[in-house]
Amino acid sequence: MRKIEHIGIAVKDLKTSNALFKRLLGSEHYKEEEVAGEGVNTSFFQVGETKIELLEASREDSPISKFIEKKSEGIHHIAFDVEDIHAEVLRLKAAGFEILNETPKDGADNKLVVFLHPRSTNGMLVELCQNKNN
Ligand SMILES: C[C@@H](C(=O)O)C(=O)SCCNC(=O)CCNC(=O)[C@H](O)C(C)(C)COP(=O)(O)OP(=O)(O)OC[C@H]1O[C@@H](n2cnc3c(N)ncnc32)[C@H](O)[C@@H]1OP(=O)(O)O
Ligand SMILES: [Co+2]
Repeated sequence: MRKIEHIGIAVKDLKTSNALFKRLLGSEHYKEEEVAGEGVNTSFFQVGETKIELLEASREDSPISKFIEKKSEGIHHIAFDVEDIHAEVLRLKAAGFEILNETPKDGADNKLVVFLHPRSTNGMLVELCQNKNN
């Protein structure tokens, strides 16, 4: 794992939280993107070498609406940048982690993504992501 690619924050309303994070970070988000497969609208802020990803539910059965209903707005996942996502899936599976999708799926920002179940990672939802141009 090369670095923390982004930290995902579940929010109720992207517009409101874009304004809040602009006040917090002192810079504008640099893009918004819908990821239909995940049921999310995202926005991204660059923070040095890493990013903050704000996530708003784009449909009722989105993982984000469930998360906010059960817990609250807040940190939803940590995403690690990996060079070879297939190799990392094999390594983590052999190490006993529960992989939610062994076949990488499309994420935001031109990435392939895989999630690990929080019950196998001390309650923290982990995302692996590999740039598609790698
Ligand atoms: C766009 C992309 C990108 O960056 O490119 C993204 O990030 S997309 C980001 C959105 N996509 C995803 O999150 C996809 C991966 N997530 C999932 O498959 C799901 O949300 C699961 C993590 C498997 C949870 O789904 P499930 O239906 O089981 O929900 P549930 O509410 O019954 O939760 C089962 C248990 O997991 C816990 N749980 C649920 N979500 C959690 C989270 N984000 N962090 C920590 N724990 C979490 C619940 O509290 C519960 O614990 P207890 O059992 O103790 O009560
Ligand atoms: Co993410």
